[in-house]
Amino acid sequence: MSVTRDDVLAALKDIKDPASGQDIVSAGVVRALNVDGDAVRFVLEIAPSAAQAYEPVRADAEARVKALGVGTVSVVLTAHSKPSAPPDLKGARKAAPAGPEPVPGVDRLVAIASGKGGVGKSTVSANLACALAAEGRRVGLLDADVYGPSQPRMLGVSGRPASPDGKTILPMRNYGVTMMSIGLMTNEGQAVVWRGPMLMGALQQMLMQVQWGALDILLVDLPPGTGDVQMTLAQKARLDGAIVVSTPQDVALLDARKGIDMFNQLKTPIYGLIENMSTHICTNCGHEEHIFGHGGVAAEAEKLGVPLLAEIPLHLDIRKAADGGAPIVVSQPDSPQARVFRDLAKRLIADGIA
Ligand SMILES: Nc1ncnc2c1ncn2[C@@H]1O[C@H](COP(=O)(O)OP(=O)(O)OP(=O)(O)O)[C@@H](O)[C@H]1O
Repeated sequence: MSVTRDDVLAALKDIKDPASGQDIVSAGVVRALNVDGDAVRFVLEIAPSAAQAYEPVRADAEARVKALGVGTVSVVLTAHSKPSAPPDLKGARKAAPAGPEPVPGVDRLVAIASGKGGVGKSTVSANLACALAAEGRRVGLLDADVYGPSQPRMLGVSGRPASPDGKTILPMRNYGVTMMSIGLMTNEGQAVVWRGPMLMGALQQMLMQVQWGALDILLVDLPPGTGDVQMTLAQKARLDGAIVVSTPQDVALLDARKGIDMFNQLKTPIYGLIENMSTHICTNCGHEEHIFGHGGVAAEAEKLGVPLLAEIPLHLDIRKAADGGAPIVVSQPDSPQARVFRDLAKRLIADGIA
């Protein structure tokens, strides 16, 4: 069954906020609500010291939304002010600036977006970043997928980024890609409790307070959908354009269209679409089949008057490489699968996008 945003809010309104005595919706505790088909995600924004007290609230919220018949529910506790422990992500800048700002040192800021989850946006981002680096571009990758940051795993990066001055953060680096992920600021396998700025502020701070250095391009791997992170990115940072990843399935395309509409409203240029899982080539016999259909993204791109930038096959090696911490562009650079990403990188450079 499909649940609406209002259904979710109505269910959450029955839960009392321990701090204010109001319900958690009226008290402004429920933030970043994202209803994506059968999946519902939101955060509960609380005082940093109140994490334990709010765990029953979190569990109750999860249970109530689940009872609506939702497939997956993700509820994350976030803290809205800074702790005493480093890194101190606050303080380097005072009030939030009103309009979009350029990211210091970054020539081009490009979002990699998808309407629907699981279409391979992170896989595309990781491979594209590595392919651009292999072409000699100075490239950064910001993993802003707050609900499921996967770039540390895909790029084989672990550990906590250092903050020598307590104000700025030193990014990580692998395969020639400078990277930072919200996942590196949280403990793997633990419920995410933000011990720093609030979630949306975190995105702005990861853009502005990470020492990116001089970059030709910074790619931002966005969470799926059209939520607060996308809005924050477009409103706070000078975003040059967006690339939308979709599979050829109708349902993915429908969501991709919503994403495109959002970027149009935000006046962010769409550089083009990428069809992922476009065709499947059997690793045993070489037989080619179109598991999710084929050509849907090309038709959509034509309708929208934007280029189809790449058609990426569904291939076991792409998944294994991404899950193994060395994207296929790095681990098997001469394979036909890697070549698709390398051609994409060359095309973006030739078009002046990267
Ligand atoms: N072309 C491909 N061939 C084979 N496997 C792929 C391909 N693209 C993505 N995958 C696999 O599909 C899964 C989902 O991909 P990925 O995490 O990149 O998607 P996403 O859109 O970023 O998801 P999320 O919604 O979680 O952000 C991963 O296990 C990845 O390895």
